[in-house]
Amino acid sequence: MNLSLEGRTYVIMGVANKRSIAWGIAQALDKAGARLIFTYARERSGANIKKLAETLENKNSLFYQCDVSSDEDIEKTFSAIKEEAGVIHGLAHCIAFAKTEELGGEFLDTTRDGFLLAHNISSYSLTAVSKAARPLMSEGGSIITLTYLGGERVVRNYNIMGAAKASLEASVRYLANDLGKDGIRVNAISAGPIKTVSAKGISDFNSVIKMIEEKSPLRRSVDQEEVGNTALFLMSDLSKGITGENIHVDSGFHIIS
Ligand SMILES: CCCCCCc1ccc(Oc2ccc(Oc3cccc(O)n3)cc2)c(O)c1
Repeated sequence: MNLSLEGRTYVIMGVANKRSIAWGIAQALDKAGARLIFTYARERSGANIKKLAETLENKNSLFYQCDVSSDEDIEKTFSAIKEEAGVIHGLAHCIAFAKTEELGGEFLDTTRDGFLLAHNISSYSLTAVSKAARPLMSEGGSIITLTYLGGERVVRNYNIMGAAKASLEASVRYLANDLGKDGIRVNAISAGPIKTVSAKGISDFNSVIKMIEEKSPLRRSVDQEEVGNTALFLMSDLSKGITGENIHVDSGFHIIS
């Protein structure tokens, strides 16, 4: 029983660049011996990932463009993955989006289409990709997604993304219940604030990092590597008894009122 992922294949969705949390997850799984399959939405991310993948220990990565707002695209992507890789042993869902104008100001000003967009991309997509990946996980597996404290309680400016993350975290529990009988576990990692391209969309993000460094039990912010290591734990056999869980990798900040 160990942390090795030798001989196993994982799909990682949502690497944008080298600062992405998804890239921290990729590096941790690669070091443990995993073969990785990357999916990306935008061409530019694809170009970045192919360059980054050359720095991995395992040089057998695969790459697919996948727009998770399209059921057809998800279907196409996972049947292509089934063709090329056959069995996969897990999936890291690192995808979210909300309109920047709704990531600040009053929650009351959320629009109907802004609400639906945020929930479509940031929450429903986990259910959609889990359904498409299930047939490929014939040897069991581990699905992880990324969430944030703003889904559990009010964090100024997080607004509509908080509602979407609450939906995502509930989805983790219901998916865990459905997939447990197939030997597939479903968990979330609640990461503390990290300076990524996504974080740029949130008003006054820098003041939150400063507050974490002053108030969190560990008196510092976390980084992509620490989240990657917890992802490795959740993908490995060491977490075989854990499903439907939300692990906070946030310097302990969530315990502070
Ligand atoms: C006020 C909260 C401060 C800490 C926020 C930590 C965090 C950072 C980034 C997170 O991921 C996203 C992903 C997409 C997203 O929507 C965006 C991002 C950039 C541009 C844009 O138009 N939308 C906002 C946050 C996230 O869910 C949580």
